[in-house]
Amino acid sequence: MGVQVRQIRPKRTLPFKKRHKTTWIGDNDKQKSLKLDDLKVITTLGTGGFGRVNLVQIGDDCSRSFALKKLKKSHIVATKNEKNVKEELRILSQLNSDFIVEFYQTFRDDHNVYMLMECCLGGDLWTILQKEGSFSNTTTQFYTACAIEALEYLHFRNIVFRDLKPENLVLDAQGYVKLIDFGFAKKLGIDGRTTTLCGTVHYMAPEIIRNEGHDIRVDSWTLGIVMFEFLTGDLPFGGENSYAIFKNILAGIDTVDFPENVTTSAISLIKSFCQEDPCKRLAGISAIRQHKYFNDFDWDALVARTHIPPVVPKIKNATDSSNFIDCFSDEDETPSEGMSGDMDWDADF
Ligand SMILES: Nc1ncnc2c1ncn2[C@@H]1O[C@H](COP(=O)(O)OP(=O)(O)OP(=O)(O)O)[C@@H](O)[C@H]1O
Repeated sequence: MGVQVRQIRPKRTLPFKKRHKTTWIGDNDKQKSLKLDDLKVITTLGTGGFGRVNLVQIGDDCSRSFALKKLKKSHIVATKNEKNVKEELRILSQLNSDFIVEFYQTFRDDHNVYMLMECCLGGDLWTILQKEGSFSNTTTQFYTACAIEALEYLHFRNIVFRDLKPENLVLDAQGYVKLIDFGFAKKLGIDGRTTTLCGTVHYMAPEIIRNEGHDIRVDSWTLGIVMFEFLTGDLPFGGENSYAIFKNILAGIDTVDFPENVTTSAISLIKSFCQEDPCKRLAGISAIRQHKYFNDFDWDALVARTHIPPVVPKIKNATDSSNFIDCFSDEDETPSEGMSGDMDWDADF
């Protein structure tokens, strides 16, 4: 059994494959394959355990921008995460959903592997939540619905995401939410189950903590945790250390106090997602859509992208990073050392 547990903030992840998709380049550039040297770094959008995500443009063209995720090979090898990084690439390269960030191309050099993606300049929901304190019911409804659409797309393909949290949801220019970071995602086998202990501590489902084996229903659990966080700005299960947090999670959702501003239909939905027994957990988009919390919600408009988002981010131009926290230190360009094992593990990049 593998173990891959993330502490909540500061964040980190793993990564990614090549999807030969060129429509994101202008019509004139179609078929053109980019080289790493063609990209110019504008700033850093975020950092994680394996590297950082930079905002980049192609040469001097500031009319469009991209997110370039850069991962240190030495760190991946030292932590024996080659397989996970390749799995992330394999999964991400096969996805095509309006609710999941679009992946374009990979690169590699002596020290790093890279993944070029669509950039969502509206910022990530964790940063926005820190500024706002909490989200209104309408905002929560919209953001949760976007996350549900993304997860439904993955679950239909038998992929479990396992790391839903506000940091991994970013806003595009229209104010729609997209899912990022497939470091813990896994394509399940025919039995639809897996055993790796993984996830971010506060969001982990009881069956992962108990090491009983788990399936796509762990993502329903985290939907409940994330909804609670949106509505209250807080996490339902806290604790001074991982052990205390796990103990509280195992005590169950009925031990959690809901603030008065959380409506009864929201509480009902959160509790339906956070059922301890995965068999009793609300899952599947048709059942979720019918829940009373979504009574007045227009799902068809959401999918058609005609639903008006609660917030349209202020973005001045294609290279405006003002919706991200500007607190990342300069890159450490120390040459990587200690590489060993299969030196060609990154051949897919
Ligand atoms: N496509 C994107 N568009 C906009 N911002 C992004 C994008 N991808 C990542 N970011 C920003 O960078 C941060 C880190 O991204 P990501 O989680 O993919 O990195 P990571 O190294 O895998 O981190 P972690 O260790 O938490 O898994 C995100 O929280 C977000 O703020």
